[in-house]
Amino acid sequence: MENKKNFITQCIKLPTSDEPLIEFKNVYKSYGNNKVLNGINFTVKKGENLVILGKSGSGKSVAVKCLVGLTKVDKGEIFISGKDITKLDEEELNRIRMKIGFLFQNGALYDSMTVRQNLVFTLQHNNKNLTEQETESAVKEALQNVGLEEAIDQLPAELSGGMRKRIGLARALIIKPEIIIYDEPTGGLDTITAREIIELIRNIGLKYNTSSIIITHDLTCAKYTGDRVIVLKDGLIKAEGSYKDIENNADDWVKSFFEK
Ligand SMILES: Nc1ncnc2c1ncn2[C@@H]1O[C@H](COP(=O)(O)OP(=O)(O)OP(=O)(O)O)[C@@H](O)[C@H]1O
Repeated sequence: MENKKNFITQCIKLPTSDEPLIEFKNVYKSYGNNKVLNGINFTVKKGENLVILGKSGSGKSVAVKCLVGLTKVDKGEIFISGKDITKLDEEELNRIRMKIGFLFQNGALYDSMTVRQNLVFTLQHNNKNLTEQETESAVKEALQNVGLEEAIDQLPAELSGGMRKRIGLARALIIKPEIIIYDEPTGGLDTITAREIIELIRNIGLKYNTSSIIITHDLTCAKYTGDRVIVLKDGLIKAEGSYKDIENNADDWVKSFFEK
C-alpha cells in the first residue's frame, strides 16, 4: 500500500446490482442436538462484499460449507445464480465450485510446489484447457493483481505470512471466480499487512465485480471490506446492515461485539 493515510478514502463502495447471486432461504443445519443454522436467510448480490460476523462456533464456516455443498442442509434452499445447489449431484456441484475462489486462513498452498506450480496446478484442476502461453499470462496476471510477481519461483516456506495470503488470493483469482470466499483474511497478520490485504479485497472486487463472502472476527476488516454485514447468533441472523448500522445497533449482545 503506497499511501497508508489514504486508506479509508480509497475504500469506496462497490457497484452492486439488485440481482442476488447467492441466496440462502430458510436454511437449517443441526449436528445432533446442536442447532447450528436455525432458519438462515440472506442474499449476496453481484459485485457485493458480504461480511459474516459471529463469535466462535456461531456457524459461519458451516454456512459456507453448505454454500459449496460440502455439508448437506437439513432443510431450506441455497441458490447460486438461480440454481438450488442443495438439489445438485456431485458432478453439477463441481461445476458450480469452479466459479468459486477460496482464500483459506493460512493460504493453503502446497509446500513442495513453487508459487508458479501452485497456480498452474489450480488452473489445471479447474479444467481450464489453456495453452502454455495462456497459462503463463494467467499466472502473471494473478501475481500482478496481488503485487507479487517477483515471488513466482519461490516456495511457500520462503514467504512471509502476508505474502502467503496474497499468493493464496492470487490462486483464488486465477480461476476468474464469480464468487470469492475469504476465511479470516486478516487472521494472524500485523495491522499494516492486514490493511494491505483489506485493500486488495476491495480492489479485486472492483476490478472483477466478484461477489464475496468474508468470514472474520476482525472489525477493521469488516468495516472496510463489507458492503453489508450480517451477525450470526444461536443459528439466526441477529443483525444485518451496513457496518455503521451494526455498530449502532441497540441490542446489548450486538453492542458487545464492539467493546474493546
Ligand atoms: N462436522 C461437524 N460435526 C459436528 N459438529 C460440527 C461439525 N462442523 C461444525 N460443527 C459444530 O457447528 C458449530 C458451528 O461451527 P463453525 O465451524 O461453523 O463455527 P464458526 O462460527 O465458523 O467458528 P470459528 O469462528 O471458531 O471458526 C460448532 O458448535 C461446531 O462444533
